[in-house]
Amino acid sequence: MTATREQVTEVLARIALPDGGDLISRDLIRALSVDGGVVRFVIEAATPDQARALAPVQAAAEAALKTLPGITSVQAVMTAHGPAPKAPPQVIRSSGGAEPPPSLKIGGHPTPQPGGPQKLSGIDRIIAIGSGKGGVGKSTVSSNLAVALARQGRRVGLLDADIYGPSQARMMGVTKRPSSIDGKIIEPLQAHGVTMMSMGLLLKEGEAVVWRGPMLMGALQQLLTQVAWGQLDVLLVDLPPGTGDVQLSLAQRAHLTGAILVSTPQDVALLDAMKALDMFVKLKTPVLGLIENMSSYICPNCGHEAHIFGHGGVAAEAERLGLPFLGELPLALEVRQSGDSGTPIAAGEGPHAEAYARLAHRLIAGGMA
Ligand SMILES: Nc1ncnc2c1ncn2[C@@H]1O[C@H](COP(=O)(O)OP(=O)(O)OP(=O)(O)O)[C@@H](O)[C@H]1O
Repeated sequence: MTATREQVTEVLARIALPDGGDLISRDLIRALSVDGGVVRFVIEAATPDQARALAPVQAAAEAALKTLPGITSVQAVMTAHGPAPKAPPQVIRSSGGAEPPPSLKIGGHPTPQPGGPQKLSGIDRIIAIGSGKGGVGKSTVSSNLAVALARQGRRVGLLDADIYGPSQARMMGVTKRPSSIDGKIIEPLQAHGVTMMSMGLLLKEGEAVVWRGPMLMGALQQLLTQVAWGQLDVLLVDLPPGTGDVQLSLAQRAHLTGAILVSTPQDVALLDAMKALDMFVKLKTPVLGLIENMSSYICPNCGHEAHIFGHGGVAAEAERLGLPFLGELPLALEVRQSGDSGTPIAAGEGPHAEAYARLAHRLIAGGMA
C-alpha cells in the first residue's frame, strides 16, 4: 500500500522551518504529486537567500518522506523568486543523438521586449494548457490533444513548460536530445506527427535547479524564440500546475490565443482551480474552456461505469462561470499506460482516442487550433 497524498502532506506539515512554522503552514509547497511510489514537489522560497537557508529543510523533508510505506523516490526541487544573483547563467550542454550537442545558455535574463506580448513568427495560435494543481492530467491532455490535432491534419507544436516536472518527453516517447547546429537555434524533436520541445530535454537527468523568476523568464523566452518551430497552426504549451512565474512570463511574452484549464470533477470548485482561472482573467488571456479529466471509469473487465471522482462537476462549474465546457475524458488504465509507454492513447484507435478526436475537432471547428 503506497502512502497517499494526505499522508505525504502530513509529513511535510511536521517539517519545521528555521524561522517558525512548517512547510505546509507557510504555504511553500507547490506541484505536489504522488505517483506510483514517487513523490515530487517544489519548495518555493521567497528569495534565493531563503532557498539556501531551506536546504536542510529540503533534505529533512526528503528523508522523512522516504520512510513512508511504498515511497521509493522523493524528487524535491527548490525554486526562489526575487532578484537573481550576478553569477553567469548556467551553460547546459545536451548530449546524445547523432548530431553535435547544443551548447545553450538557458535561464539567463530575458532580453527586454518592447510593446507587450508578441506574435511568434510562423506560429498562428498559442494555447496554454493549465490546471489549478498537479496530477490532474494536464500533461496527459496536452500530449493527447496535440496528437489528435495532428491526426486531423493540423501542424502542431507541443512545448513542455512544466519545469518542475517535465513529462512530455516520456509521454511522447522521445529519448533523443535536441540538437543545435550553431549553438543558438534549437532543432525541436518530432513524435507522433507533433513538433515538440521540453525544458526537461535541456537539463541533465535528475538535475535539480534553483529557478529564479528572471532565469525562468529567460528560459521560457528561449524556448519560444530560439526553437526552430517552423510553420505551426497551433502551439500547445503545457504549463506547470498552479499560478506562477511561467504562466506570467508566457502571457507577457507571447500573444496567447487562449488558455484551457484541465480539472478533475472533484477539484474544479476548489480554490486552486479558481485561482488558476482568476490568474488567466487577470493576465487578460481568454479562457477557451474547461476540460474534465478522469471523468468516469469504465471497468475493463465488466464494463461497469463508475464515477470515482464524481462526474459532471466541471461542466456545471463551466456553466456557472459562463465558460465553454470542452468535454470530458474518462479515467482509464490504458490512458496512463499509453502515456508511460510513450505513445499517447490518441495515436491509436478506440473510445479514448475518439474522445480526443472530438475535442480536437471542436477546437478546430471553433478556429482555436
Ligand atoms: N484520464 C486518465 N486516465 C488514467 N490515468 C490518467 C488520466 N489522466 C492522467 N492520468 C495519469 O495521472 C498521472 C498524472 O497525470 P499528468 O502527469 O498528465 O498530470 P499533470 O496535471 O500534468 O501533473 P503535473 O503537472 O504534476 O505533472 C499520470 O500518471 C497520468 O498517466
